[in-house]
Amino acid sequence: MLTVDGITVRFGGITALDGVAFAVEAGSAVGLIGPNGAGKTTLFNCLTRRCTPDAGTVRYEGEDLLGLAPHAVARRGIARTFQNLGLFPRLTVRENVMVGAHTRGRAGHLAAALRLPRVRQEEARLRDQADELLRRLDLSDVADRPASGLPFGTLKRVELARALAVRPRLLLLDEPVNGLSHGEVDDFADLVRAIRQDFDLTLVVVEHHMGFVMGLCDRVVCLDFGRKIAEGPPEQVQRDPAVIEAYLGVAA
Ligand SMILES: Nc1ncnc2c1ncn2[C@@H]1O[C@H](COP(=O)(O)OP(=O)(O)OP(=O)(O)O)[C@@H](O)[C@H]1O
Repeated sequence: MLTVDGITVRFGGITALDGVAFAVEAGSAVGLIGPNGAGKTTLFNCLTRRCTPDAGTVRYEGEDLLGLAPHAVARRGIARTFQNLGLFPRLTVRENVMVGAHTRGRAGHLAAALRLPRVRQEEARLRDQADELLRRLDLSDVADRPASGLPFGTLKRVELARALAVRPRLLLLDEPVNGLSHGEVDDFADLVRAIRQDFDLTLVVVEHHMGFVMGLCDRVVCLDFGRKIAEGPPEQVQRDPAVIEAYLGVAA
């Protein structure tokens, strides 16, 4: 269970989040929607400790996440993808996925620098795990290709593989289907649904694509100007006059 309570973030004169509260049950999928600038990415940044709120609490499985360093968040089983892809363009697809797995590595930096045998064993283990994920996401054919130059739809899957390498229980997806074609959106939705089941994931998804949100999420939270303006089952939130007004900028 993830609980966000009273989160407030100010950037100078802008209040990016204003007392936002909601809960995400273990195993559920929650969509976070709202017009541009509503505060969705800022909220993700609070959950992964890239941003420290001015007020409020974030608890995951009873633990105060705001007391943790960013790398410690990944070790608690929380991973994310990024709106503009968080991949290293010159590294191969496999190496990008192994970077994700490294957050779970047990060998210390000194052991790594000295290339001790246990480091090599760990590298081999991480590589095997990366290859298994690449097979699962149908990426084996491009495992040795650098990320740069691959089609955008493929990179979205690589980014998903990198996040899964953390072995998350809570996965945060930031606009996963932005920039994909119609057909690619449907395929990606099928993939996320399958992955959710296989890996027993709890999901929080920021996405503007309503079809994707409706087909995946059990609940939806809508933000506007940093405030939660609606929350509930997807069909109910989609019909909510405040949500329609926020998106269209006119009274429903
Ligand atoms: N580092 C920052 N410094 C100053 N202002 C910021 C910063 N990050 C975000 N903001 C502002 O905070 C508000 C919320 O931005 P945020 O990116 O969280 O919205 P969003 O809902 O994710 O938007 P989008 O759908 O366009 O990604 C915006 O007004 C934005 O300009």
